[in-house]
Amino acid sequence: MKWDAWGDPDLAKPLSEDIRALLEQALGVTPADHPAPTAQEVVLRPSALSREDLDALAGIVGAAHVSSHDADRLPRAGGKSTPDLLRRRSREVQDAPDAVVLPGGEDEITAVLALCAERRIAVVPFGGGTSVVGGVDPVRGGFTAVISLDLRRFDRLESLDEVSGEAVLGAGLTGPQAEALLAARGYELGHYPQSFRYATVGGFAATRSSGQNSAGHGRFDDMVRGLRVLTPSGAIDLGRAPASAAGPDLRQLFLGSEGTLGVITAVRLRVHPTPAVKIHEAWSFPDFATGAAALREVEQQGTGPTVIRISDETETAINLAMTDRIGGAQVTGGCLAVTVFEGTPEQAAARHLRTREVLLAAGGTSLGEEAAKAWEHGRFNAPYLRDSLLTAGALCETLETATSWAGLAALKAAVTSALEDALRESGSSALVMCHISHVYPTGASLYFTVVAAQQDDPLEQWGRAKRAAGDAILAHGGTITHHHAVGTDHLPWMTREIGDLGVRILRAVKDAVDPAGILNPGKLIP
Ligand SMILES: Cc1cc2nc3c(=O)[nH]c(=O)nc-3n(C[C@H](O)[C@H](O)[C@H](O)COP(=O)(O)OP(=O)(O)OC[C@H]3O[C@@H](n4cnc5c(N)ncnc54)[C@H](O)[C@@H]3O)c2cc1C
Repeated sequence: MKWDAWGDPDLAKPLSEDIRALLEQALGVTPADHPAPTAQEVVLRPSALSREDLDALAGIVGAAHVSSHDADRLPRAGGKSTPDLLRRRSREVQDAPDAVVLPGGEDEITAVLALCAERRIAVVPFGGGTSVVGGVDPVRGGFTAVISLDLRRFDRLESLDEVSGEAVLGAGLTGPQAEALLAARGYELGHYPQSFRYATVGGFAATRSSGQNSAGHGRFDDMVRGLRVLTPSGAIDLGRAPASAAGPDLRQLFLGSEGTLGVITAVRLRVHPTPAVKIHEAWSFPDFATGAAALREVEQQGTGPTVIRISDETETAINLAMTDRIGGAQVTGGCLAVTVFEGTPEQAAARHLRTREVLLAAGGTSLGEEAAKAWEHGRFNAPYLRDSLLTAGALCETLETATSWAGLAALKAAVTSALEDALRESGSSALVMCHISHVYPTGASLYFTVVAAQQDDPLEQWGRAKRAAGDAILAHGGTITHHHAVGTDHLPWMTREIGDLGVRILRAVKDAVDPAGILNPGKLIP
């Protein structure tokens, strides 16, 4: 993963002439080059750890697995939100963890946590570093220093129970690593967030991630059958049986705990045989309201697509769902929807047939398979485009929420206006696009992509737009986050989201498992 941009440098996506023209005509982004400093030019705040601290950490994990070198600290200096990437482009002194520690076993993590509690060093669990909410920021929170505890060495398929359909996966496995290990045994997890190529099993659990196949396989937290967590107060194994009435489900306390309550080392997950076939079909709807109602019908009738999503009119007009064709010829007027069905040939065909009947009755027109395949082909590539947009002087960021079907239209309108108004006040007109990519019987998520011309202080410019959108979300019954989690960025809304008592409950749990408060301070819990 690049330290200042997304992913693999070989897959960088220069802006096409179509996109450059669109930026200039619609948003007034004039051709510019905003080059970022090289890694060698970045000045990092010096490590605050003493030689003695570093030696003590090396005594636990081995000298090869502790580093305070800038080349190791810089890639763990933050996540991959647009504000993170803008900060990485700064020529001011940048913050970074004081050291990177790569434990190789659970005993080592337990010893590192004890040492850090004793020496008052904060610990940020680090998976793939794809957080878009400040989840891996090196916040010291009143401690003398902060380390990044990188879980990448927890990279084994620990077991596969083919009878029950469960696999235990190491927390540090990335999406592709986990799927490759399972595929070798004929199984699939089926969790494909857009960050799939770099995010990890532990990160998915710690943030309650949701993938593009959520209609078929559920969110990541739906897949979790059990997990092992190491806290400063001890280890805990959660999830004994497929279902239990032994009090509240404590797994739910650690799912979404964002590294503030413990370090997840392994996750027991529901898996399924590798699908034998895939069927793709794209659809056109005259408008977003008709399309959203069609998706609701599919979900409420339970006809079983693996993927179902719909872009609004603006997103459809610029082909945002098909990354490789953005700004090119429009595939359809109105709104583009994509469906994919996976499973055995019989199951996939039957679910496809039932879903198409519902979509046809709800006003959809089939576009055949091509546009749906084009969506699938480019589905992990959009983040590369954001890097090129930032360099060209555009501001590009996403945000997401969810609400009931009844409240969806009002929430979408309110967030769109809030973003447009806030960006207009900062001097930019904005392109606000939206899609539904996760559906539930009672509601759905809304995922917004915003593009505008960068002004003098793009961090402040986006901060204002984000605050306006967050306030609009809460005022219109949405959740501050459907799957990106809380981190630092959504903290200002947490008390409104869960109430004072909810915050007190989280703090009480934190005090029980992390009495010194070293784990990821300043995140999730107000
Ligand atoms: C371009 C892009 C696209 C994205 N698309 C999606 C998407 O489609 N769906 C989605 O849900 N999210 C998405 N995200 C957000 C992000 O990828 C998810 O939050 C992901 O789950 C984070 O995993 P990670 O391994 O990178 O965790 P990190 O970023 O390393 O960490 C995230 C949080 O989890 C904690 N953490 C990580 N590992 C552990 C562990 N083992 N134990 C305890 N705490 C831990 C960290 O301390 C931090 O608070 C996207 C992000 C980007 C940049």
